[in-house]
Amino acid sequence: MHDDTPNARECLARQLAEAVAEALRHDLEARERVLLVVSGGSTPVPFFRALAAMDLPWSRIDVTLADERWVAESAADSNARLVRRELLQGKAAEASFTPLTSDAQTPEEGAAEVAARVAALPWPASAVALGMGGDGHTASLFPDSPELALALSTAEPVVAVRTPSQPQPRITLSADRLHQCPRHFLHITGEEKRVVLGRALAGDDTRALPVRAFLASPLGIYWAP
Ligand SMILES: O=C1O[C@H](COP(=O)(O)O)[C@@H](O)[C@H](O)[C@H]1O
Repeated sequence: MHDDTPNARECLARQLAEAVAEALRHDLEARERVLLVVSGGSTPVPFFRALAAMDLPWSRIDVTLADERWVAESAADSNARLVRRELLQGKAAEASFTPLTSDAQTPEEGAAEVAARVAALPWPASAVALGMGGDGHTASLFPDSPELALALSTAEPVVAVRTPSQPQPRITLSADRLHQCPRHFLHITGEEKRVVLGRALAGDDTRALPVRAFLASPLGIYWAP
């Protein structure tokens, strides 16, 4: 027999979608356009589906990414492709999406163009939905990245990142830009990430666990097994 009961991760995704929709609605009362920053990876898929179903004035909403691999949008691991496929569907297709890649060969070459595009968005963002990897990275702020110190300190909106642990070069919003939002949401699942987040909450070394850069912001932590 088919069981239609939503599992814990689906319930979590729905609760997060409701909280993010509430943040967007709140700011839409005062502003003509609002900005939502989302993350890639596998965790946000049910969140994107739940958010896409929300009754929102999508044509007044800008969406961009916290980070991206420097790959074509047709690549299987493109975060932009994920957002278009899972979030910008139905009425949510009326949102205006700003990707973080360009035609340049490398993120270093493309960074200035992407930075100008990002800076033109309606900041501050109404909501930033972050994920976290098992190594404590969030967005593309990786512990093993030579550009981590820059990404944590620069006032530039984006930073090109090359990380030994990752197969592709990447581009990430800087910590400064990600902080330009009154509400952050951290969406993680599974026991391994719960333990990593516990270490981040208990520790003091942001270089070792970059997610720490956001623990002092107003942060809603959304975790399910
Ligand atoms: O590389 C990335 O990983 C994190 C977490 O991804 P997940 O697959 O474990 O959910 C994500 O937040 C980030 O945006 C993405 O580029």
